[in-house]
Amino acid sequence: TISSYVLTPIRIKKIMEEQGVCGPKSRFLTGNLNDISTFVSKATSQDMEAINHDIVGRLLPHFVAWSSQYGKRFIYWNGIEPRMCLTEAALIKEFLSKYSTVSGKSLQQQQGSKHFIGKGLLMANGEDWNHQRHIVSPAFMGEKLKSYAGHMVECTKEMLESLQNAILEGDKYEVEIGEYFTKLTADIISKTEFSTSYKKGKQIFHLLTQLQGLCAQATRQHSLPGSRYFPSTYNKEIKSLKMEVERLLMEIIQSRKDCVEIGRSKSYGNDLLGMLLDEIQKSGSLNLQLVMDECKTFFFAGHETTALLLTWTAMLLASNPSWQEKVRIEVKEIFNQGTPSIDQFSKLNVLHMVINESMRLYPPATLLPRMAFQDIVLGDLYIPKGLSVWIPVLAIHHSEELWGKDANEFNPQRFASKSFMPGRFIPFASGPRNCVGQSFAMMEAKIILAMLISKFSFTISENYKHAPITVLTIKPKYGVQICLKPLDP
Ligand code: HEM
Repeated sequence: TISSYVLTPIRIKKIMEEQGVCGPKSRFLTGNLNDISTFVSKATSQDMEAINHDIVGRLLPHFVAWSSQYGKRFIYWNGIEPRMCLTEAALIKEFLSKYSTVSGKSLQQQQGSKHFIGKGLLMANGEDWNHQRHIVSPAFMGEKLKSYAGHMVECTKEMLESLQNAILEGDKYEVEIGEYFTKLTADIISKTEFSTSYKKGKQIFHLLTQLQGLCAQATRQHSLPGSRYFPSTYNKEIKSLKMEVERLLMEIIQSRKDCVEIGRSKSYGNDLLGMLLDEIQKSGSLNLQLVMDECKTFFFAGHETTALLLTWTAMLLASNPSWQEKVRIEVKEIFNQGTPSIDQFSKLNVLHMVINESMRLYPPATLLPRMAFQDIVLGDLYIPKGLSVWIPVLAIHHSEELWGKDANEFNPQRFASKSFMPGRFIPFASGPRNCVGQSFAMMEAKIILAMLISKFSFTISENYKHAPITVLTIKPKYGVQICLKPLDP
């Protein structure tokens, strides 16, 4: 305890100060957490006056203040965890590509999420991560990836129908599109993971969302060492929800296992769960806790992120009619009125550029924290074991130095060129530990947006208030209200 709370922090601070990396004064145990929360609540206390993408000062005000005071590299304390801010694109690329096995998720990050995603891929480290990544990766590649497209199209059709009905039933054309996308991405991931048992899957994910909310509330209260072991109301509720989620998951898994064991079925199934069970079985004994943790991880990592990507893209297209029309023309040309095939979605270049620009301005994951598990030499920097490298994705994506004077403008054209400076566009992180579901998310976003745009035209409602906030991910505080107009079939 003395080592982690006192000696290691003092050692790390000294090593970094000797290299000229300083930062704000911190308090014992809480570090700079109170400063951050004061900065952020002040910056987000009011909505923005108009749709303006210059949001770094609003969402990362502490970054703006500290980087102007201490320079590009500075160190601050997330509770007892020291974090060094890194914004240099070349160093980010080197760090994420070369040191993925000797850096990873800190104990603090793992503790915060252990009840809802456990030891799944997102939170695993070292050899465990390597092993799990090998098991999981094949499920998101090639033909397997393409096999999920059917669910995506089917669920999107249902969403378009419910939008159509909402318009017919109401007397106006306004909808909060974020709600529809959240439900849609939850439906898609439930079908992809559990196909026939997807209704039970949805129930599990509903409980998991509640569990995640409770864990976030509990984390805010658990700044004192050991407090997570107290039998508080939060802890009791978390325990019982977690047990219920795992009971339901185990029911689905057990019935797949039984079918194989009694010979009723040759494989565990063609959905994500079936593939996971096959791969884990091939790699040795069937670790059921790991299967459950991966199922929860895919839902957590893939559902809200994709819904937010879609929501922000809809906001950008609704407020930039010329780009909306360009995408529509491209979709019409490529689909040519027929039923779209999965290969056609990959030809939607304009839509691809728009999605990239949306993720540049509003990256669903705003920060990437990675802890060094051994001493690392990165360019001219010596990073001691125990220091977390904190990559502020949002600030990098909005940097005028990296993107030019129009860094805060919506300009998808900048993505027409295929060559980028590595390390400056990292919505899915990069290197061996990048997002394993990246191609899944891009395929899903293209299918949904292409189908939406060929059915409706849309404008931003006068009721929309631009107020991005961050709660792990960047969210529109009041949702995104758009006015839909059905297009002629
Ligand atoms: C727009 C949508 C998405 C965005 C922006 C996104 C972003 C990211 C980022 C930034 C990471 C790295 C996190 C870190 O290491 O701290 C990550 C990891 C991960 N993502 Fe995604 N993600 C998206 C969709 C998905 C989907 C659809 C899935 C699965 C169905 C998924 C599954 C994962 C998993 C399992 C990891 C951990 C990978 C590893 O550590 O090896 N993500 N994602």
